[in-house]
Amino acid sequence: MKDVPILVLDFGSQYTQLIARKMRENGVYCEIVPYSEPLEAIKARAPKGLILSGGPASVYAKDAYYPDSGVFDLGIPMLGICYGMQLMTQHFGGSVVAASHHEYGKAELTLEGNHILFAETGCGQIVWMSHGDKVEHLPEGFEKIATSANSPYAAIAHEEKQFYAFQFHPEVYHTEQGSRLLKNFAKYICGCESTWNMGSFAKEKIEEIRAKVGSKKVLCGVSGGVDSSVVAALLAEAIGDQLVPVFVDNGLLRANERAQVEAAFKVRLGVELITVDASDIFLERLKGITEPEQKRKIIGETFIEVFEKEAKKHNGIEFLAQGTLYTDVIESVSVKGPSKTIKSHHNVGGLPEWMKFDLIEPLREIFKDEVRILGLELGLPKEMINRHPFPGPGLGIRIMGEVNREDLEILRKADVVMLEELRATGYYEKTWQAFTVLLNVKSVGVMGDNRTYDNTVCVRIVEATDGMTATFAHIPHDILENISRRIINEVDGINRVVYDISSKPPATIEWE
Ligand SMILES: Nc1ncnc2c1ncn2[C@@H]1O[C@H](COP(=O)(O)OP(=O)(O)OP(=O)(O)O)[C@@H](O)[C@H]1O
Ligand SMILES: O=c1[nH]c(=O)c2[nH+]cn([C@@H]3O[C@H](COP(=O)(O)O)[C@@H](O)[C@H]3O)c2[nH]1
Ligand SMILES: NC(=O)CC[C@H](N)C(=O)O
Ligand SMILES: [Mg+2]
Repeated sequence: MKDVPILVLDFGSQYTQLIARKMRENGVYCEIVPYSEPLEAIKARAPKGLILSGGPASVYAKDAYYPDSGVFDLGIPMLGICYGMQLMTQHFGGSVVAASHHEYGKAELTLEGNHILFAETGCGQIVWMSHGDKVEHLPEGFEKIATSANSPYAAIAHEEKQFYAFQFHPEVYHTEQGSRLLKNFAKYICGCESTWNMGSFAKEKIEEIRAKVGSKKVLCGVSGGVDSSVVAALLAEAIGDQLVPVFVDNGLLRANERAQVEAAFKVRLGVELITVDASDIFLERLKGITEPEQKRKIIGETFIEVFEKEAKKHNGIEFLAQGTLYTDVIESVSVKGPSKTIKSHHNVGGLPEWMKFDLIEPLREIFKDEVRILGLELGLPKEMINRHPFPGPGLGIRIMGEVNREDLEILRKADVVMLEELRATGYYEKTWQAFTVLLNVKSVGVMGDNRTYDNTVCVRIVEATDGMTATFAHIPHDILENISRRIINEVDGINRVVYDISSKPPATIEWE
């Protein structure tokens, strides 16, 4: 097993992966394992430091999650975050109780002394809290190294053991100096050097792919999107013509998408792309289906069926490669800890049990913006890298309720108009993702003195870095006005356009 300088034990926080990612940004390779990882497996990775993540449970409750207690005796530095801090406290005989005041959001730190963990940060820094429990009494040997108005133990330390803990979340964006705090732990406490980068990641992945695939072939699902293009580039580098790239027309694509993808792939990757037209099968199976999760499962399953059928036409295909990212995984299934299912991404939670392929998913641990850096590293063109994400289930999850050909056409036309306006005003590049949704909500309008009773299109444009969180984009009103006017004038069947002003959380980016 490969050595990993910093290992995170995941107790189910939605933010766990951000810890790993912030560490990687600091040049320290970091991986996540479930909280229940056997002690021997942890030792085998020879980590220089362990991080205990946050989590939804309470350490004193019946359903609390405990790691192998041997992790506290490994003799290596440890950093507990929120639940991780509470766990450490309880393990060493301190007490954790339900707090009378829950603390969600911003807090200001007051430092006690000059701890090396806070090197180059400073007093009064803003941190982000998210907890309902609190440390009431510190265990022996621990002392506080920072406080906040509501948390007398905002940060604690046991110098002899080199155990540290934060009640706040250094991994989230809103903790101003969070990245620096994690770096300080890795650098000053664990003695890690900042030598890792996306170039070394690409090399490792290429080696791993070669070792796994041997002389077999790999079918790679490509969509023209960023993630699968990067995976295809990694595979092309690793195994050359043992790569069989397959693009599926599932009938849920945007206007002209198929032609664009075919053209882009030929020119840029120089590999022969196989296109399978499976639109009839997908649309037939979606008839009468309105429940979002059911739609997603049907689409996921049909993708695999199409891939397996295609694989039979070639000799020696044993693997399916997909551009699965961490975002797809964390929302679909409980990955490595006890987190909740939000929606089944077609390429993860939507995979059928009967699937025979062995999966190759080199991007499974990383985020979209990291993938973009990797893509540039691999020499992919900027237009391919900066393309907005487009989900595999496509327009199927952007038509509320049943999907049919007529509505697909309406939505395609609205989408073209919206994208034209965004591109013309430079807002395509300035935003993270933009699309239209057909709401299937009818309302009354008046056009040319006549009454209309037609459908509604929702415009959704968001800002994000990795898609884990997002805010609606503040698009100038005159641009929204043009989009609205043009959609209503140019798309038959639409008499109303609305703009989605919700953020994620509590909403999600897609509507289904
Ligand atoms: N039409 C398609 N044909 C073949 N494979 C697909 C198709 N759509 C999606 N996939 C597979 O599912 C994976 C996940 O889709 P997803 O949309 O998240 O990634 P992407 O399309 O590669 O990138 P982007 O997020 O930029 O759209 C893809 O990486 C690809 O392997
Ligand atoms: O390939 C995909 N298959 C899916 O099933 C899927 N569901 C959502 N998405 C994309 O993921 C990002 C986060 O979306 P949500 O906030 O809606 O979960 C956004 O970029 C979404 O477009 C998907 N991509
Ligand atoms: N974010 C967390 O780790 C929360 C820990 C614990 N569930 C609490 O509410 O205090
Ligand atoms: Mg896509």
